[in-house]
Amino acid sequence: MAASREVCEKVEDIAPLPPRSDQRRDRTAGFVIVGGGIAGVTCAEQLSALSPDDPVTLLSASPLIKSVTNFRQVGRALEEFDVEEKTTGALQKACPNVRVVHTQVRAADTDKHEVYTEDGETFPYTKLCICTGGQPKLITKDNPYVIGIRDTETVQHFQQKMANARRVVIVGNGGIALELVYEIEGCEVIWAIKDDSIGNTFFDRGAAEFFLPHLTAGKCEENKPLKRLKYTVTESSSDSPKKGDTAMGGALGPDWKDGWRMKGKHDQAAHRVQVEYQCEVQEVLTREEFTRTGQTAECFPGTSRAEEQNDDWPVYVLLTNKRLYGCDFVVSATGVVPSTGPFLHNDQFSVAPDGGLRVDDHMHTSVPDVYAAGDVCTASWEPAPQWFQMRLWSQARQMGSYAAKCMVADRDGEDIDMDFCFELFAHVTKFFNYKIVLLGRYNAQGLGKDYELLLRCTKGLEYVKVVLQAGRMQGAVLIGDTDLEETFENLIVNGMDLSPYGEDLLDPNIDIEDYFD
Ligand SMILES: Cc1cc2nc3c(=O)[nH]c(=O)nc-3n(C[C@H](O)[C@H](O)[C@H](O)COP(=O)(O)OP(=O)(O)OC[C@H]3O[C@@H](n4cnc5c(N)ncnc54)[C@H](O)[C@@H]3O)c2cc1C
Ligand SMILES: NC(=O)C1=CN([C@@H]2O[C@H](COP(=O)(O)OP(=O)(O)OC[C@H]3O[C@@H](n4cnc5c(N)ncnc54)[C@H](OP(=O)(O)O)[C@@H]3O)[C@@H](O)[C@H]2O)C=CC1
Repeated sequence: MAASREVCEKVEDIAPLPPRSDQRRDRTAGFVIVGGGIAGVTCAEQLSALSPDDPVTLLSASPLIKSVTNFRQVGRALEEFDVEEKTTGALQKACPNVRVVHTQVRAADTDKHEVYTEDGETFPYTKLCICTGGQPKLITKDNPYVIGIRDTETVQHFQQKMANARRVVIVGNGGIALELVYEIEGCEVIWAIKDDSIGNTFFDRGAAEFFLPHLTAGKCEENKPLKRLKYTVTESSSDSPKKGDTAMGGALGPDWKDGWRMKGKHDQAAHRVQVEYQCEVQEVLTREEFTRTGQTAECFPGTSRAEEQNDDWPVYVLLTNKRLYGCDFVVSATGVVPSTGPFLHNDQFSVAPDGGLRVDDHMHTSVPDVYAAGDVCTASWEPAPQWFQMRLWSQARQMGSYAAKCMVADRDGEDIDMDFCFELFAHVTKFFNYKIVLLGRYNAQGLGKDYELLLRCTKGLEYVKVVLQAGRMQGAVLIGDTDLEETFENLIVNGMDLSPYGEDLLDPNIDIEDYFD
């Protein structure tokens, strides 16, 4: 499919930046990648493997780079892996033609095929891959009491605030909010969500019901974590760039909570979560602004009015349901905005409504010789029926790897088929300490009203949901150790007519694997 040339959104008030100096590196232009997150590093590794004699330069604003280890293909599209922070030395040792430069890119001139950095250097390229990830999309800007979580630095900031916190307001109903409400202890949590059930980015109402008891029951530690990831908290090394307002470190991922203290000021470990359904934040008020309103703040359930009035909160949050809560700080877990800043000086880029650089089915942007992968891009091809983009670690890896293959194939004038991973959406993760597998159109996304659901639920143990349309499986949610993922993945991909099997499909007494062998 040809790249879309349509420009949906232009940054017209920013003039193209010339290089700050003529400090041009004397090196043959080769592949250049911007971003040391999972997309950029995977792209560099794959380029190195496919084209070991060509120079590959990875420009990254973060001092440590992210890398996939212990990769396991657990199905046709399902994969599990650990993520490590690597030093640049380790990457360069494994991939000798890759050079990592810690620097922040500030602009690119795609006509000249050059990238310019904050420290005044110019990097020419023959093919460029933009993997600059995203930043938290906050409900308010520049409010010290409203924070987002993205990289090691922002988690440290969150942790400092947590240490003395008595109450925190969490806004958003996606991955980060789900993880925080489970992890935070010793602190009251007001969880403000737009929807009528929790976690709707990942679950339907049934699965939300399955998890509700865990909101207040506290953490269950007996299960081993699915994946382990340890982030090293480092002071910026001398060669690391000074990060500007726009470049963040690589995004966190699986098990980012491990090793971070999420305990507030109160001694008790109990979870105290109050969910405020179907509301948004109308206003965030300072204490003085709150006093001027003359309004009375809500008490936390179980807290008496007398106790509440003694609380001198630094910030107050007015919700659209007119409830007003005092708190120590607000976490805005409200999604991601792609970090496209340095590249929009050049208004040739086609930008999707969600702010991502549009890419075609070869990960190519609308600009010649420029590719993009991971959170920064928006998949703008006609997707396979059971695949859609979600800004996830797994997709960042898959896109980074596939972009590298496309860059080499394009250079060599070869054709390349799309990777199988884009045939089926598949995500393995963990919420409330349960294994979660999401396959295909797991929430019947885009199926209209013409679909049926099969459900199997054992309270506290497992929740299985299958989405069928015209007898064919379109998606599934598997919570707990169901062992159904491989079979279901095959059934979705094969498009087999399952109408003859009816509800037997989820009969726990039938070995489904044997059934379809
Ligand atoms: C708290 C949290 C938990 C998560 N948990 C999961 C999970 O359990 N499972 C899952 O699948 N996904 C998870 N995600 C999402 C996942 O982390 C991201 O989708 C993925 O890491 C995106 O990778 P990326 O390489 O595209 O971008 P990033 O990891 O954001 O990397 C971007 C890189 O670009 C660099 N950069 C940015 N601008 C510039 C510039 N101008 N010049 C030079 N370098 C620049 C940055 O420093 C960074 O190195 C989580 C995200 C967060 C924030
Ligand atoms: N285990 C995993 O797989 C995890 C994955 N992640 C990933 O990390 C990234 C960041 O996570 P997160 O920030 O939770 O983003 P998500 O995209 O997962 O969720 C954002 C949530 O915030 C809601 N929202 C957006 N704007 C507002 C607003 N103004 N007021 C109230 N609610 C709002 C969204 O609702 P709506 O959709 O209706 O707009 C959605 O419920 C995501 O890409 C996520 O997928 C993060 C943690 C764990």
